[in-house]
Amino acid sequence: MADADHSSDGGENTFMSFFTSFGIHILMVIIVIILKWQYDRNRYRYPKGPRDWRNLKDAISFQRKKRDNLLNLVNDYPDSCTVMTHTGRLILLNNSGFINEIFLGRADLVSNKVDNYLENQLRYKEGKHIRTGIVFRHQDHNARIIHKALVNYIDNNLVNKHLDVMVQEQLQNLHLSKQFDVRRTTFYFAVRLLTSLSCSSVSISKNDKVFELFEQNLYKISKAIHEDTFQKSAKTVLSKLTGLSETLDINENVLDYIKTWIKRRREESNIHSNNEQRVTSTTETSNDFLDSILNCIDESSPRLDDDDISACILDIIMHGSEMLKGALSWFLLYVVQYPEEADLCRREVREKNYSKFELSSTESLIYTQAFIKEVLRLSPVVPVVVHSTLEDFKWRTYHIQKRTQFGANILALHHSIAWKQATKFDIKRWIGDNLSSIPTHSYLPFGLGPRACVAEKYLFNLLTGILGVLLYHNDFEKIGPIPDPIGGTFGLANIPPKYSLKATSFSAN
Ligand code: HEM
Repeated sequence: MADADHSSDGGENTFMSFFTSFGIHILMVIIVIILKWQYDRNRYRYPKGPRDWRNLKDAISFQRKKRDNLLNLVNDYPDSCTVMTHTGRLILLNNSGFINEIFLGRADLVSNKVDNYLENQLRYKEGKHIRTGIVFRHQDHNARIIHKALVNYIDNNLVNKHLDVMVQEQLQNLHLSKQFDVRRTTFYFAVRLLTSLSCSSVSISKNDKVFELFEQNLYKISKAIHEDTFQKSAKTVLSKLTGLSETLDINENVLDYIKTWIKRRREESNIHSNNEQRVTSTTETSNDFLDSILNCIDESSPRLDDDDISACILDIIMHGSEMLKGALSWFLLYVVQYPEEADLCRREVREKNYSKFELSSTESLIYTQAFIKEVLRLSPVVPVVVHSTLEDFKWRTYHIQKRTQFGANILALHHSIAWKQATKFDIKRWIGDNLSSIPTHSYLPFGLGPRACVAEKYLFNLLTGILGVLLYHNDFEKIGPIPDPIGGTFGLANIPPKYSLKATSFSAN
């Protein structure tokens, strides 16, 4: 009996001591976390704002009513404020001076949009740093050379050369049915355009099943990436933990297809160099984005491989199509919402006989150009450009921890009091003498600084030309309730909710 008592005492003691030591460990972890939190609180200093647990309600409502919040926060914090979003702490820059200081002055910022959202990063090559043109860290050598190569290609080999033919071809293929889903139709148009710009030899024919699947997959990604919700963040966390994600699988599929373009291009260039009986490098001419990136390989460090290049091409196609979809969907929404202004544009394109896309003559489309600019002012496709810091740094009176996100509040800039009747849709503000009242540094639809859009110099003209041709050939009508221009999915990109229109072709009449 005595023995039995001893052994049960021993068991109880072991259990107790295990339990106590476990408790002590947990307690120590909690103490370390609290000390670290306290240390960071004292060490780092951020602009004030609705940012912490005491303001949890504000933080949640920042997400839920993002548009209103982006505009309202400027009243309370005219320069900058810190908000807690579901993607972490974000310093929102509300003043154009501050936006310039950070976005022009701190080129080492990472463009956050794709890091968190496109999900095609890191997973594909463990241990290698973040890849692709849009995502490369800008202080990173490869990011800079790719950005430069794309800009050079657009300047020297695309504009005033084959761009007109390529855009016109896709416009001709755009058969608007009587009732069409605007977002879907514009996305498919944009994917085809961006694919032909990225790899001119891809056959974009209707009957190519592989290309069709590629397009459909991109559309699936498109529907997922710009969601900016708690649910989306939870899914991202889950896929980080489990490694499972539908979007990632689709991405992998899409990347494999792009890799076949690279392989074929290499074979073509080998045949070409053999035929020429001389050793050629690919650095001679660029016929498309793919060529211009392949031409960077010798300069790159670490050396770009096929995975890097295909991720880069995918980003260009995805970003370009997503942005064109957003912009064109907004334009058509404003066309039916503001028919008088749209008629001014239509009359103009008819007078100038602008039936085919031609970039160089878009400058003469004064009203259409003004229409484009005004829509992108009120409904910028990228309402907040988000970058994040790579290192701790001191800025003004603040001490910012690395990986803090900075957001340029583009929406607020476009609605600031510097604009006359800022909330009014007024295309005339962009015309003639009125131009002098356009405030400086208050309009940034394509970002700014070293990470600004590579196509920015030509985007107004490109968009003007596309809308011009669409208005020349079609009448657009509502076929039911359409979304309010101040609505929109308002995630990472600002895109109108799904809606349909009726298009009647004038030539058919
Ligand atoms: C309406 C159309 C477009 C809009 C509103 C737009 C907007 C933007 C914005 C705001 C950025 C800067 C993001 C940042 O600072 O993080 C950006 C970057 C970029 N855009 Fe666009 N974009 C458009 C069309 C295009 C097209 C057609 C292309 C195709 C070539 C393109 C290629 C790029 C690339 C490669 C970057 C990354 C530049 C870098 O980080 O080095 N964009 N775009």
